[in-house]
Amino acid sequence: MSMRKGEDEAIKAPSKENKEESSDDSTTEDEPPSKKRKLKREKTDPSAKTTEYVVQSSSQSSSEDESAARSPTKPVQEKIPHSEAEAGTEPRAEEEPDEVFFQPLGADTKVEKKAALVAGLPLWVKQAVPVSAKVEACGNLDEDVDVLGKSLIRLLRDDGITGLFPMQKQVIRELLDPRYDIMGLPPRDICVAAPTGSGKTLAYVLPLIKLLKGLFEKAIRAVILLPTSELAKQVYDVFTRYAAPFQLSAALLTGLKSHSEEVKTLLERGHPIVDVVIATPKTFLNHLRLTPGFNLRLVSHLVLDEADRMVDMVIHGLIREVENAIYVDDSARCRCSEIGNFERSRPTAISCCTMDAHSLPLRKLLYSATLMSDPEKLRHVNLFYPRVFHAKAEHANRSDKAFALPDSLEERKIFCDIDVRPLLVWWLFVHQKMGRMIVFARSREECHRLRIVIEFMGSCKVVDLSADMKKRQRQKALADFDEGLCDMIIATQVLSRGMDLKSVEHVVLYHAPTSAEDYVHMVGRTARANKQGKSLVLLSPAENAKLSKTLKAISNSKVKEFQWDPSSLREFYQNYEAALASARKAIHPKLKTKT
Ligand SMILES: Nc1ncnc2c1ncn2[C@@H]1O[C@H](COP(=O)(O)OP(=O)(O)OP(=O)(O)O)[C@@H](O)[C@H]1O
Repeated sequence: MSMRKGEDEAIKAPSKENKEESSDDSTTEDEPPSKKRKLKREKTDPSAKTTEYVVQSSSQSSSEDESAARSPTKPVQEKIPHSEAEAGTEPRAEEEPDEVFFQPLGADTKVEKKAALVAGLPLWVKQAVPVSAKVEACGNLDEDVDVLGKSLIRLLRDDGITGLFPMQKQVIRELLDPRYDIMGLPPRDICVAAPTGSGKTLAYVLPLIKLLKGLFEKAIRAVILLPTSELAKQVYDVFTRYAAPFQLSAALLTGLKSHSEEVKTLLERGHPIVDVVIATPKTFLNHLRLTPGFNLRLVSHLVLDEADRMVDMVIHGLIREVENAIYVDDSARCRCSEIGNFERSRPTAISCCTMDAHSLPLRKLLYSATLMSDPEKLRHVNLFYPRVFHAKAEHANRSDKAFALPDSLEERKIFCDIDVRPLLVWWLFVHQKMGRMIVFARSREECHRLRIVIEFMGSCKVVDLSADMKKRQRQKALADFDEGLCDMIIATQVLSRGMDLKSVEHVVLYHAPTSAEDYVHMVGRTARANKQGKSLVLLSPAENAKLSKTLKAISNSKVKEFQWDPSSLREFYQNYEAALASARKAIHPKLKTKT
């Protein structure tokens, strides 16, 4: 098939978004409808030489190509094949093309949106291993004794865990699969996308312990990187709890202590005294560059928790530095004659050299509830034959969506004006008895002001937390909440990822979320490990359509409206005004001196 000049206005290539708009109306916008219909009839006539085509977006087409094809006025001059197999042949009008990129456009043309989306994904994402998003024990722990060993199973039972969740079961078995050892194959990297609160931490901590226990010499064998110091501390606590009986230890590098104090937890006379490093990226890189004796030569596992967030942060340079510290730069050299030599080389395509049983591969493990938000970004991590475990919700509206929420979450929204929101949050907590609550606000100032107002209104112990507070203050706020000294914590998004705070019954979003990822992580602070939890988004009626659009990326999101009577707040207005005045004074020191 060849395209001639003059046919260009008949080419239309809907992108992911505009496919939705264009699927019903596939004509160009700047023509009158009658003319459009005529043009369409002529062009779908099987005997006619000119044929109109819909170009489905594909992974092969560049964005420039797509936008050029999308434009009705811009001439498209390249030769466009009908499909890979049929390039150079005329399409036959009587045949329904099944899996083609370009379809004859007629009255009965249907654009398969789902197929087009899948076509745009990298192969390793398309071949993801499906995992149930259920957060319920499947079977009991007796079934896992052969995989994890009796001691770990005993510890799990002590913590009240009766069985592994489906995702944990599959991922742990993959990580501990003995076949890699037997065959000498470099193990595949692992990506796990599973809902918040589905136990991803244990899905890497337990296998790491199993793999590292019993090693003869102390050396840093695994590095676990997390985006915030609070999250790193949380993972450190889980690791030390389960690793203690096996004489495995970890160093926590988050900048909470001074550099020299952290070095003392890591090395003694220049030699490592721990097996695992749990760190935030910046502090980890500081140690890698500045601490003599801190080397990664024997690291076999690199875990990136909240990996999509880490990619956004510093991951590009970080991965390169970590790999440079691990590998000698000899990827082109054949090592067949060097068996027994312990130099490490970067993994390459499978060959006789990569099957060298004496080499120590680095395995990367990536975890996040929103890992699949943009798989393209993960290429910065240099994954080696990645295997994706993608948890899908059972009662999903659409199975091709990137994220799933925990089944035990009840989502709600409440319509209200911005000026009554502080009072509303207080009223919900005190008068609707919503229980232990996290409120997500946008900025430090907003958190602070909201805390003052709520404290002033009374009957509520509340703390606030934001990224630009000192780390120790943040720790204190979390400890107060954890120990039950307060029942409400008002935080910025610094608290939205990974934190596993005790018995959070409600998550309140003070503003409508700006992305589905943010929403998934924020509401995911409740309804964890199959416990019931509720979320509530505060929004104005004008923001409603935007919220629905944002949440379309989530397969099982169902937001109900929270019914309330705004006049219920009236009796508190006087006190509320005094509370607002108190917040104004506290935030603006100049006002304080005036009164
Ligand atoms: N098999 C299990 N049975 C019961 N509880 C479990 C099990 N596995 C983990 N948990 C508990 O579930 C809670 C959530 O686990 P974890 O913090 O690892 O979730 P996550 O998937 O990492 O969530 P997020 O995406 O928010 O980081 C923890 O309190 C943990 O102790």
